[in-house]
Amino acid sequence: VAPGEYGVPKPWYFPVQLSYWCENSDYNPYFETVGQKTNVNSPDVYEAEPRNLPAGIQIKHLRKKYGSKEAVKDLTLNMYEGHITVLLGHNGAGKTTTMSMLTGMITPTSGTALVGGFDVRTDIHKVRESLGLCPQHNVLFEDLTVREHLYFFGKMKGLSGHALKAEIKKYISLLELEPKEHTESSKLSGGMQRKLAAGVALCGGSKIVMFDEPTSGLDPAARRALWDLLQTEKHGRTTLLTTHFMDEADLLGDRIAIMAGGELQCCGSSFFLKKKYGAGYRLIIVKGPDCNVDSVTSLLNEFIPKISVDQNIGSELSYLLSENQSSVFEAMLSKLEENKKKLGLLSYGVSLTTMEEVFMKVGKDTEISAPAEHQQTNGIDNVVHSSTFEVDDSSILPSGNKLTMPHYPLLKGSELLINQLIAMFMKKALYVWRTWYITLIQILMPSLFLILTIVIVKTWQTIPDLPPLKMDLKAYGKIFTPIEVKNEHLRNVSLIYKDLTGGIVLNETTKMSDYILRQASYCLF
Ligand SMILES: Nc1ncnc2c1ncn2[C@@H]1O[C@H](COP(=O)(O)OP(=O)(O)OP(=O)(O)O)[C@@H](O)[C@H]1O
Repeated sequence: VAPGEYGVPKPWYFPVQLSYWCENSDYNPYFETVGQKTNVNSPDVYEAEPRNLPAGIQIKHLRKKYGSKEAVKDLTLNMYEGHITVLLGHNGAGKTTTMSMLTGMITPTSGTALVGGFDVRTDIHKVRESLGLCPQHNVLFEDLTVREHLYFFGKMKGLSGHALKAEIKKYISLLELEPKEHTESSKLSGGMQRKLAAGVALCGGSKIVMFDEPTSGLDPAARRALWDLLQTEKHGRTTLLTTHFMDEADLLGDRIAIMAGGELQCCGSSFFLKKKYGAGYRLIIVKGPDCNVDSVTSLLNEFIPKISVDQNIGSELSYLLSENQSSVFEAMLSKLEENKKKLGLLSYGVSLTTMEEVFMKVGKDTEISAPAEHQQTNGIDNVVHSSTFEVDDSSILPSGNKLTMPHYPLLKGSELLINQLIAMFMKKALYVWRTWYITLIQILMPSLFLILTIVIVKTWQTIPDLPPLKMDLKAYGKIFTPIEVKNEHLRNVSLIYKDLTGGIVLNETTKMSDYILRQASYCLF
């Protein structure tokens, strides 16, 4: 194992980290690694990591390459117990690939991750013992009911007896699936199946739980119920969640990591990211029918020179306020309150930047810093990047964004057959490699029993050998030798043979085969 790979630190990292750690008690040595490697241009986009929480998941320089496409690039990130860490990113950012590597479904090209203290490259069985997974697409047994699912997975995770019964009851109630307790999963609605998949991941006290877009396809009420469930169940567990809903990330994420193009762009609490990337605050005013926008703007200008309307849509009017103007907010809002009626305002409020704005901002920065690489990885020249997102020539969104749609040529005929054979061989080889002890037993056990049998027979020989059996035709009674004469010259020879052996000479019209069949039928009937 080379230094720098699989979590083995490069020797020259140690003195730097340790000396810095001693000087600065707030410093977490791991944070240095995160900042250094992933985004050298802006190390301040990583919020300091909590020092008192154990890291349930430690991702170290993880990479995954699919052919020439690098889906995950040198990802280094910690996720902490008691936290929900949300992984955000556009389609194709590498979230699912990261999750698949953490659960051992695919092998990293380089780097590694410690999940629950175990290395995904070497101890995947141990990793899976403490893991609960809710994949992007539900993995449920069609014929098992809700209750049977929880029973099966609870049992698999080591529960039994009363503890198992209590666990099933708890999750059926938490998931609000009581009326469907005995319904087969194939007969549940999409949202209910999603809830069940989440319950399966959580049940059995999994210490590490991963959810890949858990609320996709849920109605607003079910989403909120699942949020509540995740919030109550996060204690004592390390939870990783991917989502495309910004409100979900904002609400659930204790730490939010944003990925773009396979790389980690920033990581921190929602507040940290909003402060870092947000446009500051937004003053939102709801206008009455006789509101004069110019009068409102001139009032605000008294406190913030050059302030201008950001949006004026329908009855909503908004202004952007920079964070360094926060000292005048109090006076400005008091004046606004005093003149509310005169200006024709119904209500107003100040809000911090939304997570969506942060997400778009991070994406824009990524596009600016790495357009050339995007073009190279996709193998397309002259692509105009209209947004942060991955590019490809296959599809264009209405907004002008392009999505990554890898093109896989379909194999046919002998090529397909060979490909399938190779796949089956590789699957078998992988299975043998992973369950080497079973293969060893399969080889050793027959040999062992054979040796044991030989030893027993040789050592305790109680049955004597039977006397040799003398074999001759007497055992078959009287012998007839039919002689078929095909030639008149041989008739005399046949008669002599008949005298010598007592055989039967067949007449000229009788064939040997007919004679034998006739004799056989006599014997039978
Ligand atoms: N089996 C594969 N072979 C080749 N390329 C792949 C494969 N799986 C994923 N990719 C590519 O790797 C990149 C990351 O994909 P991934 O599924 O991890 O994205 P994601 O962030 O989970 O996206 P989404 O939000 O749409 O689920 C994409 O560009 C995708 O095309």
